[in-house]
Amino acid sequence: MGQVHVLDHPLIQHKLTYIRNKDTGTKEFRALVQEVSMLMAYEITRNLPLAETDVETPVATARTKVIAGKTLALVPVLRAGLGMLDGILNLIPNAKVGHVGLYRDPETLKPVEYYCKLPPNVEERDVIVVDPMLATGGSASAALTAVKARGAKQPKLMCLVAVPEGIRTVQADHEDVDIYTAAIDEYLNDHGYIVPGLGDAGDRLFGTK
Ligand SMILES: O=P(O)(O)OC[C@H]1O[C@H](OP(=O)(O)OP(=O)(O)O)[C@H](O)[C@@H]1O
Ligand SMILES: O=c1cc[nH]c(=O)[nH]1
Ligand SMILES: [Mg+2]
Repeated sequence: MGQVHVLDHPLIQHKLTYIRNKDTGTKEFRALVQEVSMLMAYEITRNLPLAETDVETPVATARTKVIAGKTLALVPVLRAGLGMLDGILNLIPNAKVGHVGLYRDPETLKPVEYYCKLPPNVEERDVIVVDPMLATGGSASAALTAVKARGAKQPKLMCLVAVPEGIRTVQADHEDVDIYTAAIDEYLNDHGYIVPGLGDAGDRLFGTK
């Protein structure tokens, strides 16, 4: 069974409070989501494997370390996952980026896939699927299925706010996947929105409501 990590760094929790606030406007919301995403990426990459290398300093040869293997792949789930991408890229600028396009049908709450494009050699990369909201879990589970179908091995899932129902769905469908979230909220309302949550992440990021 994959693990669930709640990233409780004080800066993440502080910024998430302002992200949740209904009076936070689009510009500030976007900036805060990026800042939190960068901080979360710092935590998620803590255990990346390292390889030894030599570097010539102005003084001598240093035996030192670099991240091993192929650069990792970030896979934001369109649209709202895009809001987290630049924050992570600030920290890992050479990451490859794939995209999975999904929207949640407002009636059935089931995900509808409309796009998928991943970097080459995805089977050799650490893959992080990125979506701020883990609600019913249908979208995250479908995104994980899509990246695995194209070769990704044991991808990670990064979100801002999850609910227990969504976590259960992902764990049932993908027992190898570790979930990283800044918060686990209470429940889903009748429209499938996370309570208390932060509202509609895509609409708040892109000003579409
Ligand atoms: O866990 P679920 O119940 O599947 O819900 C979560 C999904 O809902 C939101 O996307 P939405 O469908 O609103 O599309 P958007 O990102 O394009 O706004 C969110 O970004 C997730 O992808
Ligand atoms: O609370 C929710 C649930 C799904 N998608 C969102 O953007 N917000
Ligand atoms: Mg979505």
